[in-house]
Amino acid sequence: MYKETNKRSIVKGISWRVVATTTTIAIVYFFFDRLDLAIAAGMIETVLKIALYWFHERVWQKIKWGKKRIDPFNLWFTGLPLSGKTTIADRVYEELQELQIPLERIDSKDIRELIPDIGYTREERNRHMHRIGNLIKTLQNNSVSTVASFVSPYRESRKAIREMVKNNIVVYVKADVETCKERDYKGAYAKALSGEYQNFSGVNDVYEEPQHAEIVIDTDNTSVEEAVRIIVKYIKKNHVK
Ligand SMILES: Nc1ncnc2c1ncn2[C@@H]1O[C@H](COP(=O)(O)OS(=O)(=O)O)[C@@H](OP(=O)(O)O)[C@H]1O
Ligand SMILES: Nc1ncnc2c1ncn2[C@@H]1O[C@H](COP(=O)(O)OP(=O)(O)O)[C@@H](O)[C@H]1O
Repeated sequence: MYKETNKRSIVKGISWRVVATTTTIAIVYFFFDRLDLAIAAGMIETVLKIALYWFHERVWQKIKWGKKRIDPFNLWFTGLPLSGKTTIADRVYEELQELQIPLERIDSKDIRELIPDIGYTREERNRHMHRIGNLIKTLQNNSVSTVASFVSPYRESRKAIREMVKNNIVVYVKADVETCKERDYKGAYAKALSGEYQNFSGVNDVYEEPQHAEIVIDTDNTSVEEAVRIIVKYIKKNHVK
């Protein structure tokens, strides 16, 4: 979100005054053909209108009518490891930044670096999700929307997130497990298949497919660009009108 700095406001104020006062002087000169009168009118206008403008702004500050509050939302990307969550969520985040709404990006890798001692058992993942839910809730209390991406393989933890946060939009990033194995640039599937990783969703642990996702992206048949377009369109239609 961009904030207008004082310097910018002052420069804008001066440039507008030059345009407005020159216009007044030109109009008076055109009708009365007297330069002294035109300059006097310009000077009076400058002083008077600065004061009136300040007063007018203060009055409008107090009027709530016509101001629209944007309720924070949480875009929740779930899917198998390597399904494409991070790739799509990063791009969606970039696009949504253009809307100039308060927005935060939360990805599993950053959070797991922040809270390193959390494992991958069902109990640990559920506890982890509960923490993330609380984090999103705190951000939402400050009007910040979120773009979150986690494997979040269990229905119960996704349900917990939905109950904790406002305007939860589940994006199921779907990909066949064989496709994910082919995309394994992290070497994670190789480690899971060799037994180095336990409880790895899609290999030696379940991934419970979402049944009520607001958006489903089948990445076997949908490009990253198309996925981003679908998701951003959904947000613009339903949350940032
Ligand atoms: N058992 C096990 N051991 C080691 N590493 C594992 C394991 N399971 C998952 N992973 C890797 O961690 C990523 C998933 O983390 P998440 O925080 O998204 O999982 S969860 O939402 O808490 O279920 C996930 O990465 P991405 O989904 O690619 O980000 C996996 O590569
Ligand atoms: N249609 C697609 N949507 C998303 N990612 C795709 C797609 N096709 C290929 N990929 C690739 O798959 C990989 C997915 O990795 P990543 O986004 O890190 O997945 P995740 O966050 O789910 O683990 C990336 O290398 C990405 O370029």
